[in-house]
Amino acid sequence: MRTSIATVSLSGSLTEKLTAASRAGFDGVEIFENDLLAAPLAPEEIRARCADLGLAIELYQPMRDIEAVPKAEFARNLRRARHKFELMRRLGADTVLVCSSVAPTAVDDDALAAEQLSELADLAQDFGIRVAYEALAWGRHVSTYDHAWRIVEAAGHPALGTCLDSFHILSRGSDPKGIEDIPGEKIFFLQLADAPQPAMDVLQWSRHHRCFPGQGGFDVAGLLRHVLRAGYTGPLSLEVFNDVFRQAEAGPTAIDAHRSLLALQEAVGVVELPEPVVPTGIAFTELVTPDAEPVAAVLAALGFVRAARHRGKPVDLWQRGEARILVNTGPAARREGTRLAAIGLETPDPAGAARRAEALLAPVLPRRRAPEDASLEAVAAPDGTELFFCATSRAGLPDWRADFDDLTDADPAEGGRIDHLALTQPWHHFDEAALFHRTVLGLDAQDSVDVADPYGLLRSRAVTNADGTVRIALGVGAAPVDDTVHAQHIALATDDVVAAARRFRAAGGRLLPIPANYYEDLAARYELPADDLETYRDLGILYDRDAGGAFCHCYTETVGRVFFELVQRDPGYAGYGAANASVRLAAQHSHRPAR
Ligand SMILES: O=C(O)c1ccc(O)c(O)c1
Ligand SMILES: [Mg+2]
Repeated sequence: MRTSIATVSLSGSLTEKLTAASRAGFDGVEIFENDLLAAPLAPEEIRARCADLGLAIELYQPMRDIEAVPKAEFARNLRRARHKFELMRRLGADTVLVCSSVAPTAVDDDALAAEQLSELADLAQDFGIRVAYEALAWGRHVSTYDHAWRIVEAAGHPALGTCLDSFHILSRGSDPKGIEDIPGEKIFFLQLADAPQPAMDVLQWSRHHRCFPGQGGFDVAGLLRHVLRAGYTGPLSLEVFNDVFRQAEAGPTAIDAHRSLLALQEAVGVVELPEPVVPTGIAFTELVTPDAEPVAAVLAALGFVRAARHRGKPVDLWQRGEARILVNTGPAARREGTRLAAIGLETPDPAGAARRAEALLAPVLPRRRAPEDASLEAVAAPDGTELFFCATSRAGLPDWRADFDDLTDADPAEGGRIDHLALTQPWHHFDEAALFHRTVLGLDAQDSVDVADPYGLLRSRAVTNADGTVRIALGVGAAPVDDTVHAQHIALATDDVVAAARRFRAAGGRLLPIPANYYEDLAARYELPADDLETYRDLGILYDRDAGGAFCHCYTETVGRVFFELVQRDPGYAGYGAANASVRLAAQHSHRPAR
């Protein structure tokens, strides 16, 4: 189907918005009046620009407070409308959106609304324009889609139809099934938006918190199925009012937006994409660092062995059992300090995974960085983390370790595994990141949780595969990122966190100290043996429990932007210790290394 996006959904000038929409592959746009008013381009120039960019102007909007008003006021409204229709003729736009009135002067009179909308449609028709009437969820007298449709039906005018907006329909809890009773040709336009489910005034909710389909809690796909069954053949147009997207760069937002429409169309079966290839494990994690020494010291204390070295680059492979960490001291490291730069995802069909990623607009990275490198499929995640689709010792697939020479014959210490990775997202890429990991990688997104940080709020949302062998916790701070605390971390699974923490400390590692108050609270909340509590306090081990079991974890000091967590997880425990996150964050704030 044709895809479209409202200019209100993207940041920047009108020109920037149009360019971003075109580059991301949209076929058309809704032009918002404010964007046009503020643009230095004449309507004819906007029309030409859109044509050059391959964008249809699918809709001009909004026209407000038109209908069900006293006679004199309606006459003024028609005069205003004539101006706008002349403008639309210059723009080459043939559909105008009229939102249901919020004016205090509007009266609760459907017959009058139908009569005046019909008069408006008469005028529009002279200009070759169609009027799409939309119920705003907070409309004064018309706030539901079925009510708007009854008025349109009563008017019975060929140039008057309805505009459906998933936000208004789903935020009111209306049953979208009734959409199937509207003749498809009378649905002049379809606007799609998702939204989280907060308890909030509906107008504020709509104006600030809409998001792209798949990023919120609405069943937008379910609604779309009803609209398609009604026979609608117009564009799928994203109309997303969102405070974050208004500030973020338009280019990436437009790609995020188009990805959401691709995934939505796949969900309702009108677009076929390459099948998801769900990763089955973490093959490796790559840290880049300008100085290998501090990272090596922590890894050694954690029981990792420097097992192999890359043939052509300053990259070491550290290994402990199934946990593999690459330490890269190449040129990239000198620019940005120590950080988690790449993840190798164990993938049953690397080429298939890359095909799906590309179809969903993930930036594809060069398959080889140097002529002597093994060829690996890789894409960039929204936060810039490089994701390699790779295989470790699997018949018929190239092994990513082929580039490495063994440094030791010894079996690299057994008993290690990654429990999860935690990646801090740039503040404006959080919803995009969850959608990306879900659609591109086929992971399941868990509910997001908020935890208090001494200087802000941290939101976290995990994406996982079905058996928990891939768990990535995506986090974001509400404020600009503090690199020291909002760092990335690698959580290592252990069967005995006390023993692991002791070994780490005995080997010279420094654990993050946790205040005694935390342990007094723990004693109050759970009946833990006094000895265990004392041991936990000594080592800085945190404790959590859910219906499925217990979770004990502790943290290492931070190196650059990276720290490690030791995790002992009962198999049934589903979380990541969110209950302890605010204590951990506060401890990291007070123990951060001097800069
Ligand atoms: O918030 C508004 O006013 C507004 C305007 C136009 C729309 O299409 C809409 O859904 C909301
Ligand atoms: Mg709308």
